[in-house]
Amino acid sequence: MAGTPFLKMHGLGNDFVVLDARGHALDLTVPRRRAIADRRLGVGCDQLIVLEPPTEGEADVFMRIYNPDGSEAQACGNATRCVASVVMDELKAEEATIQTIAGLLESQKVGRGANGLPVISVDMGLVRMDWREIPVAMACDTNHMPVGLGPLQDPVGTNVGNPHATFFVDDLTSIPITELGPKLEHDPFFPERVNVGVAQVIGENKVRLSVWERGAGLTLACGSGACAAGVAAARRGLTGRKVDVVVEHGTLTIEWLRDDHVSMTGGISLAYRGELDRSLLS
Ligand SMILES: N[C@H](CCC[C@H](N)C(=O)O)C(=O)O
Repeated sequence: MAGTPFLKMHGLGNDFVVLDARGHALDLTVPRRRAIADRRLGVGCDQLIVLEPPTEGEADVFMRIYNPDGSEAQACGNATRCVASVVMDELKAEEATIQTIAGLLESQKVGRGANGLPVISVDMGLVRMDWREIPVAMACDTNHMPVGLGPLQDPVGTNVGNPHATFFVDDLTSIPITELGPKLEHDPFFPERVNVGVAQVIGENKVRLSVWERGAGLTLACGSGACAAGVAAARRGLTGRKVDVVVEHGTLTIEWLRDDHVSMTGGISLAYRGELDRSLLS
């Protein structure tokens, strides 16, 4: 009995199972979403991505984003590049518009990576910086938020469709992010929880970043987190408005545009094409 096909993709090591529900709806209950994303019980991924028919005329696809804990996220930068590449291949186009619950994202092919796959640039939309839009639980200057734990203090709050707190440190390797991340993720200061970014300026317009992701934990890369870190570094005057954000498996180029949108440019990878056994969706 045929299973459900999927693509196993990643953006700089932030990995995804991509399902296509455009031909037929998939009943992805929370337990099923968790099972697919589980690295022992299912396929395993940082986010489960589901392609659905767009509901806005100018969009080419609707991209739904689920964290491994089953929660739905408003943005996923690395997955957006992967999905954009899939759609551009289908349309034989150099650009694509991806619809998400946070809005429409314009993407374009800007080159080819060493792996032969496209390098994609995405306008991740308007950066929101008001405390109500992060959101946080009290009125504050989001460039210096009154929340922290141990060596992580005084973060910058940014919403890129999803909420981010970016902490700047002198030595990223000294931070126990797997210990501090979950506590900050669930701090009541963040009513919708938060993605916790830890950033170190390592050169002119260059930042190294590690992210404890909301609903996912420590990932190898976080596209929206890189957008948040790039904007935060510029807001703090630590870099210009165009920043290279370095992670273990590569670099994302982030630009805080004059219209307060933020763009992200980077590569993608296709690991394999697979098939979910029916039992995973039963
Ligand atoms: N965990 C995130 C969603 C995935 C973000 C990340 N994988 C990216 O590339 O932006 C959240 O709940 O907001």
